[in-house]
Amino acid sequence: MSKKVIEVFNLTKKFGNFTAVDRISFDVKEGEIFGFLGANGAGKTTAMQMLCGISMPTAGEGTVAGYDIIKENERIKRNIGYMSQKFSLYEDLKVWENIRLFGGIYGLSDKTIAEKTNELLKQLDFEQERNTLVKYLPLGWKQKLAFSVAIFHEPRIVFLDEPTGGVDPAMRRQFWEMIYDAADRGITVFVTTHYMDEAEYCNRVSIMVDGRIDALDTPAELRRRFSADSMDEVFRQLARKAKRGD
Ligand SMILES: Nc1ncnc2c1ncn2[C@@H]1O[C@H](COP(=O)(O)OP(=O)(O)OP(=O)(O)O)[C@@H](O)[C@H]1O
Repeated sequence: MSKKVIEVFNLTKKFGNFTAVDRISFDVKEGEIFGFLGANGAGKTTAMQMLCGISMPTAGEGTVAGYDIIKENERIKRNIGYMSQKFSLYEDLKVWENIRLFGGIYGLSDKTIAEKTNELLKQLDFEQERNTLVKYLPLGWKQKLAFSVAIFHEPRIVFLDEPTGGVDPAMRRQFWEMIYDAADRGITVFVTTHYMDEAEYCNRVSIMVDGRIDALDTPAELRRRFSADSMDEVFRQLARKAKRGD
């Protein structure tokens, strides 16, 4: 049985009187692709930021990559990769400069960065874009680059917050091939998405409604339990109960 790389118990985040994340408990196993779904405002980003050590929980406990969420959040940050909705790329830097910057932040040597940059640009078929400013890249290419940069230091876990928003299905499929490659190398993938076809690609999926996890299982088991033909239908059945969101 694989090791657990994320384990949380009753994790909670309040903003004043408002409970954005309400006592969520779950675990994620090493190498797993774990889908984290929920309607707008369900609390996914807030939960993910607590797991990444960026935001302190109000209550609850847990470990990520073996480190305590509350006491060792700085260590967590060094052992994970994070791709936010707005990504962390610098638009006014060239492709290679972005890669060098993130390699440096994660403490890789100049030599390693140079070697890995060449490898990466080749893999992505990006060699001719080495000197292009990121702002001139199409969205789908930026997403691939942002993902590659997030896993450049081979973290144990990568957190992806709606990584494929706004691109066409063919581009999303290419992105998911990169996710599978990372998982094959043992990187655990924790991903939020609004696309239900992508939920089907995950090993397990959790669905948040109004700050709580309402369902968590494999896509096949969820479809069976909700007598649904697709994850889209499972999601709609649960999201219908939501009081938050638009
Ligand atoms: N800093 C904050 N202060 C007050 N309320 C907040 C703060 N951050 C988030 N919230 C509220 O917490 C709830 C959950 O927000 P969150 O961004 O985590 O949801 P989400 O599931 O990621 O939604 P989306 O899919 O729209 O990104 C929302 O109602 C949001 O308005």
